[in-house]
Amino acid sequence: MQAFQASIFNLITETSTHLPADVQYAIRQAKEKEDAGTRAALALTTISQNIQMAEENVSPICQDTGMLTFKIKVPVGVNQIEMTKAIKKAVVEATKQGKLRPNSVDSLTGENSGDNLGEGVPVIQYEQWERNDIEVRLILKGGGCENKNIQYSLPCELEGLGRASRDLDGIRKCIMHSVFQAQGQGCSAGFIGVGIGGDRTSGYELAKKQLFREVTDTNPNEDLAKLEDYILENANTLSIGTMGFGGNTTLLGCKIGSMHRIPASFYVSVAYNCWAYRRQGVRIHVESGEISDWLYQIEPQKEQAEPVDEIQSDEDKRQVVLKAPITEEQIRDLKVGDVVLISGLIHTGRDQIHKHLMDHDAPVDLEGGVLYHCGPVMLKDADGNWDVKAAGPTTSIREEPYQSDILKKFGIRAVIGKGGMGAKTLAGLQEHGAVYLNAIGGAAQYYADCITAVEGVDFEEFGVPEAMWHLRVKDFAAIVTMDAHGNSLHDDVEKSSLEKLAAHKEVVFK
Ligand SMILES: O=C(O)C[C@H](O)C(=O)O
Ligand code: SF4
Repeated sequence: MQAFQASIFNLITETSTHLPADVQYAIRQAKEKEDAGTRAALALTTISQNIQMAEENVSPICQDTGMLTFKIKVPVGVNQIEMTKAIKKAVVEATKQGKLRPNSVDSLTGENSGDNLGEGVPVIQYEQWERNDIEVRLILKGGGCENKNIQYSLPCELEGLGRASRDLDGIRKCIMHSVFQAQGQGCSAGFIGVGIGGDRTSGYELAKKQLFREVTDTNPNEDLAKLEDYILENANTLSIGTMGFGGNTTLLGCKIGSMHRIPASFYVSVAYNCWAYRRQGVRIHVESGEISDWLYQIEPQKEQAEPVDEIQSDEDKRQVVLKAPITEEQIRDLKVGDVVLISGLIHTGRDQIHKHLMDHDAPVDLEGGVLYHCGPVMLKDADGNWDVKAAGPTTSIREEPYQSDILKKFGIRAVIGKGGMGAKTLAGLQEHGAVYLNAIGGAAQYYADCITAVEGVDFEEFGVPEAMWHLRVKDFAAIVTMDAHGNSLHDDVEKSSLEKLAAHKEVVFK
């Protein structure tokens, strides 16, 4: 079992740090389709650079190493109890080595177990087969994209598309809508797995299972193959673009599976996966425990990504250097589209911190400060100092109920996150004089590289991702997507994409 455990450790490390060739290819193609100088091109360049950095550093592509789901096929007679024990040990080791973020949280107490183990996790599913080796597939699916999963119960009325009936065209409408409703919040451009039929549970299972297919494969069912092609082509007319910045690529892959249902139920379940589509698999010899094959092609990214700093966006026109603490005047001068380079001290804060700060004081002075929606991967080095292993933004919309109040209460001038925020925050930004800055979701190596020092941490008891880290940064690049004048790029993209969605109202599949 020692060798088997080492093989699983290698699988976890590879999955977290290296995107498979089919995924990288899809991202490269998307990059080629964007015009140089646009926000989408800038985002995709950062993403490509991040993929490369993760490979070189053997560190997580994205700081959210997600929910670990293992799908395993075993020959009859292999001891699954021992395998589970070895897998758990490998998970603990991968967490210790910073290949995984401690991501397992007790749902009742909020306590982070610190080692990625916990009630029901990691998810390990076994199936028997008649071969004499073991197959282990792993997917690391992050929370931001998981939150954009959606399940439709047909028939239904869909925003922009009207009635969706219990037929192939109704299914088409649901899938188109699923891409629209995700906007940029699941770190588009994304991949979707769709499950038609089943019940609520098995429908989602089927959807997630599709994410194990190769991006370039062809569905053996002719109708579904046609539907997959249709969705891929037409979802990209919505112009939501990478990170929801607008652009030519919104969806990178669509895989659809179907199963039987019961007469009263007709579900279409969609599993949305971000561009950081981390899945890998191995075949393992039963006797030796060694890996014999990798299931998804691994290919180092050959081309050198252009350095991001050299790109000037036509749409953006301006690049502004800001040093924290920031004044209200500096903030009021910014407008949607400006690229901002931040230096100085920034503070992380996500779900637990926002809730806490509503009725407590902050542990540090946040006046003129920058709040970063981020839950990093951190490791202590041999001298006991914290080292940042990965530190990209988290989805900001979760903080919508708190953000405006927190800004005003503590005098915060800039919030960095991804995916944008809602009307209450937009009004708060305008009233108080603050901006929302969109960083590139998933670019955890790229941003970790901008952090020059960890100056302290508060609320360590909330666990590594939820603690408040005080980070000194240099030239941390982000785009103003909500300014202090009531403008929101997110609102604009949502509105225009809804209009484009409505163009797909007419019946396509008869
Ligand atoms: O938890 C995180 O760090 C990010 C999360 O995956 C998200 O997309 O919001
Ligand atoms: S931050 Fe974005 S890239 Fe990372 S797991 Fe969340 S959705 Fe995926």
